[in-house]
Amino acid sequence: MVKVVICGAAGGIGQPLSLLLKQSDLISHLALYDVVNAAGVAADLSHINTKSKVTGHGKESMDEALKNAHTVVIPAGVPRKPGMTRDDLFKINAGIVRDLAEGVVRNCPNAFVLVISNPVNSTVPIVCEVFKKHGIFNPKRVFGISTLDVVRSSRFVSEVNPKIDPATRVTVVGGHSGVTIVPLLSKLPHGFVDSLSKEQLDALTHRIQYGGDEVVKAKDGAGSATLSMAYAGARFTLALLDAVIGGKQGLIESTYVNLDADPQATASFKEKTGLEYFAQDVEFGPEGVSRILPLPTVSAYEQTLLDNAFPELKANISKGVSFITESA
Ligand SMILES: NC(=O)C1=CN([C@@H]2O[C@H](COP(=O)(O)OP(=O)(O)OC[C@H]3O[C@@H](n4cnc5c(N)ncnc54)[C@H](O)[C@@H]3O)[C@@H](O)[C@H]2O)C=CC1
Ligand SMILES: O=C([O-])CC(=O)C(=O)O
Repeated sequence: MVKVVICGAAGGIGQPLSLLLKQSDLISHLALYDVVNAAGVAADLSHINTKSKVTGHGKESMDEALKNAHTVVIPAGVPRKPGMTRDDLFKINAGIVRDLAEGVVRNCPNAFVLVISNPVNSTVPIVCEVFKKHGIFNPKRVFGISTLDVVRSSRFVSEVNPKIDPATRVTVVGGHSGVTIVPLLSKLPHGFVDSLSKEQLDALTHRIQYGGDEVVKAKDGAGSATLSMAYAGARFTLALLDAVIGGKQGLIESTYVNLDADPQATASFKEKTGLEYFAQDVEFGPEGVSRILPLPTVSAYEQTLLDNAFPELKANISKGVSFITESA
C-alpha cells in the first residue's frame, strides 16, 4: 500500500501535480488534502481509470489525510505576486508548513516529505526542526524540491545551443531563490560554456536564477509557476518512488537537503561553509537519500556565484530554524 498525500492539492500546483501522479502505477492511494475544494478535485480525478484510489480531505481532516502516508508532497501556501521575493512568503507559509509537519509527526512519522512551498530555503529547515523537536528526524527522508531550476536550466541551455538536447540534465546547486540558485554550466558537453561570451553567460545564468520572476511577471498577479512546477514535482516524486519502491538504482536529482543525510560526503563542505542545508545532486536509494554526490570542481565564474549564494542561504536557513527553535 503506497499512500501519497498532496497537501495543497486544490491549488495551482496541486491540481496538475495530482493529475500527473494519478498516472503512476507505483501509487495505490492518492490522498488530496486542502483547506478548500479538496472533495471536488478528488471526485474529478477519481474517475480516471488508473490503479490508484483517490480520496479528498478538507480543512478538518488533515490527520485523516496524512494517516499512514508513505510520501507527503507539500505545495500548500501562498504564491508570489509581482514585486515580491520568495522570502516575502515566509510570514504566511512558515506557519502552514510547520502545521503540516506537526501533522506528519502525529500520523506518518516515517514518511518521505517533499517540500515545494516557498521559501524552500527556509521551509525545509522548518520541517526538519519540527521533526527534531519530536525526535523523529531522518535527514534521508526530507527534500526541498528544486527540480524546477534543473528543468529550466535544461530548457534554457537548449534554446541557446540547439545541439544540446533539452533533456540534458544540468547540475544546479545551492538553494531555490535568486542568487542561491547556482547552475554548473561548465559541466555541459560540446564546449558549451566556452562557446559563450561573458555577456551571454551572464544573461543565461541570470535567466536561470530569476526564471520564476518571468512567470510571476507574465501571470501579472495571478500567481507563479504552476504547470512547469507540477511537471518538475512529478518528475522528482516519481524518481524517488522508483528508487524506494521500484528498487531502481542510480537515479539522481538535484534537491535541497539537510547535509546530515550523508555526513561523510559533506563533512568538509559543512566545515568550510558552515551550511547545514544545500541543494546538490543526490542519488536515491531505498531509504531516500542514498548518497550526496561530491560537489564537482567548479569554474572561477561558478565559484563567484557560490560565494554570493552562501550568505543569503545561511540567513534563509537560520530564519527557518529559529522559527521553530525560538517559538514557545
Ligand atoms: N519549489 C518550487 O520550485 C516552487 C514553489 N512554488 C510555491 O508553491 C506554493 C504553492 O503555489 P501555488 O500552487 O501556485 O499556490 P495556490 O494558491 O494556487 O495553491 C496553494 C493551495 O494551498 C492551499 N492551502 C493553503 N493553506 C493550506 C493549509 N494550511 N493546508 C493545506 N492546504 C493549504 C490553498 O487552499 C491552495 O489551494 C507557493 O508557496 C509557491 O511559492 C511555486 C513554484 C515553484
Ligand atoms: O518564482 C516563484 O515564486 C515560484 C518558484 O519558486 C519558481 O517558479 O521557481
